[in-house]
This record gives sequence, C-alpha cells and structure tokens, in this order.
Amino acid sequence: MEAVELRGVSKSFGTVRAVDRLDLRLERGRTVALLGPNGAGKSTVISMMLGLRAPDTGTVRVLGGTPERAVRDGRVGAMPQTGRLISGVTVRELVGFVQRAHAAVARGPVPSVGELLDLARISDLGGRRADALSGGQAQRVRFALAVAGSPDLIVLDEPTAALDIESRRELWTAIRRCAERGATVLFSTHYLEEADAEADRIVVIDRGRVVADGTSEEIKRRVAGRTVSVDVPPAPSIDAAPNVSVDGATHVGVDAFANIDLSSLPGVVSSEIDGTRVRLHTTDSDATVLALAAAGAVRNLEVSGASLEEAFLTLTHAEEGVR
Ligand SMILES: Nc1ncnc2c1ncn2[C@@H]1O[C@H](COP(=O)(O)OP(=O)(O)OP(=O)(O)O)[C@@H](O)[C@H]1O
Repeated sequence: MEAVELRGVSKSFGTVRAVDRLDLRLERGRTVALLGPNGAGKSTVISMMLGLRAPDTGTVRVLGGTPERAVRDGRVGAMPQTGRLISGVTVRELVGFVQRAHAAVARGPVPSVGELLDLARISDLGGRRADALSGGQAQRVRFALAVAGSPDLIVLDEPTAALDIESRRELWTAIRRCAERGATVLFSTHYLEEADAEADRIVVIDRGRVVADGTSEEIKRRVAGRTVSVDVPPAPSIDAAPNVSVDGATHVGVDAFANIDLSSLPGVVSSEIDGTRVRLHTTDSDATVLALAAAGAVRNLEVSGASLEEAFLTLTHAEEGVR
C-alpha cells in the first residue's frame, strides 16, 4: 500500500487551475521532494493530502484511507508553510502538551518529551519561551510538534524557507533521523540543491501538473543536455585557423569565434559567451566536440552534464518556449 495516492486530482480557485489532473503515488519509507516555481501548486497539493482542502475532481488516499482519517489517527505529521508558536509557554511545556495529547490517543508508542527535544535538536531550548525564538529554532520546535505522534507520513511545506544554511542543516539532520526510522517524508522546496541532496525522488510540478518525476540523475538526464565549454583562442592563432564545414552549410572558423552562429554547430541548442569562455548547450556533445576539434577550437575543452537547475528551468519553462 502506498503512503499517498492522488488520482486525477484537480483543484481550481476561481479561474485559476492550481492543480490539473494530477496523478501521484508516494511509496512508503521514501523521502520525496515536491519541486516547482512559485504558484506551481505545491501547497495546494499538500493541503489536499492533509485533508484541508477537497479536490474538485479525483481522489486522494493517504495511508490507505481518506486524508482526514489518517490525520485524525495521528498518522500524519505536518508542518504547514505558516503558523506561529503560541505564547506564554516554554518550549518544553509546548512539546509536552502536544506529546501528551498524542500519547493519550496513540495506538503505539510515541517518543517522550526528552526524545522529541533531542530528535529536533532543541534540548538546549527547553526552558526558552516558545514565542521568542529565532526562525531556525522555531522551525525545529514546529518539527518536534509535527513528529510528536510518531507519524508514518511527514509532510513539510517549504520547511527551510528563509532559514540560513546552518539552520537548514540542523533541521535536515532532524528530518533525516525520522526518515531513517522508516517514515515517509514529503517536502516542498524551491531549493534545487536541497531536493538533490535530501530526496530519494524528485517530483517537479508546474502549473498544477507533474512535468518530471525521478531521481535527480534521471531528471538531469531527461533534459538530455550537456554543456561543452572552450576558451576563445588567443588572437595570434586566429588567422591561421581553418574554417570548418558544419552540417554542410555553415562555415565556422575560430577566427570569427565572437561572430559565428554558435548555435549552428551540430547538436547545439543554445550558447553563451562569458569573457573568453564559450559555453555551448548541446544534445550531441560528441558531434559538437568533433566540429570544434576540426576548427582547432578545443582549448581547455570541458564537457559536463546538465545541472539540476538547468533541468528544472528547462522543464518548467518548456511550454513558454523559454530556452
Ligand atoms: N486560496 C486561494 N485562493 C485563490 N487562489 C489561490 C489560493 N491558493 C492558491 N491559489 C492559486 O493557486 C495557484 C497555486 O498556488 P500554490 O500556493 O499551491 O502554489 P505553490 O507551488 O505552493 O507556490 P509557492 O511556491 O509560491 O508557495 C497559484 O496561482 C495561486 O495564486
């Protein structure tokens, strides 16, 4: 049984179609990133998984039942994007209150207050007022509250937004510990490097639809792009360099490196010149390199795979014709 299953789910707000016939299955025990630009529909998807919104069409199943049921049974721990900690209590009191509420209804064992403080890396904050914490500290307290019921599914909506690198690292240490204990983790993020580093699987959504789904390696491969970089040859060699025939049509010579139509080289879909460095984005790096070699333009040649960022931009801008 999957942790989450969305089938043909759509949700509109007035004329805005926030989620558009979305199908998504999350296997148990994995950490999945929901990645997408602003307004892609991430929060709306999450709110339907948590039973906070009903889909217009389609079905949402969580841990084999309705989202409401899974949440009511304490099997889902959530950290929504916004929400402040209540005032007038210490961190320990707040975590204790939520822990006892879970312990009273839980089917199985739940962590003690001390374990929760330790898990969320907030043991040293137990005596501090809950409403007087830094952003990173407050986020770790919210995480402790989210996992107080030892949930099977943890849903985190942009958990590290606006946190500095150190706070992000601390929070991820805590999240990873829950994942290692077998929890399924779904988190949304704008940070590509975070999805790359923390997720077993990345689901890229855009305009309410899944545009890519796989490991970060698979997503990078989907873009099928490689970047070939070379230095622009120094002036003395320019005149001596031969011209090269490309696709039997365009004659390219390194003497005119700055003026040639780089995108007419075989495989090249776009190019950029940065100072003395030329970067060619290509779908056929072998052919591009051969053409450059024939032109004698292979100084400091480097071939690299597409970055996740390039893949993300390509995937999410595909329909706009960008790139
Ligand atoms: N309550 C609402 N009323 C009207 N429109 C809404 C509402 N909630 C979301 N939307 C719209 O639905 C679309 C998807 O929004 P959503 O918040 O799900 O995206 P998101 O991917 O979480 O974005 P972000 O990364 O900016 O948080 C957007 O166009 C948004 O303006």
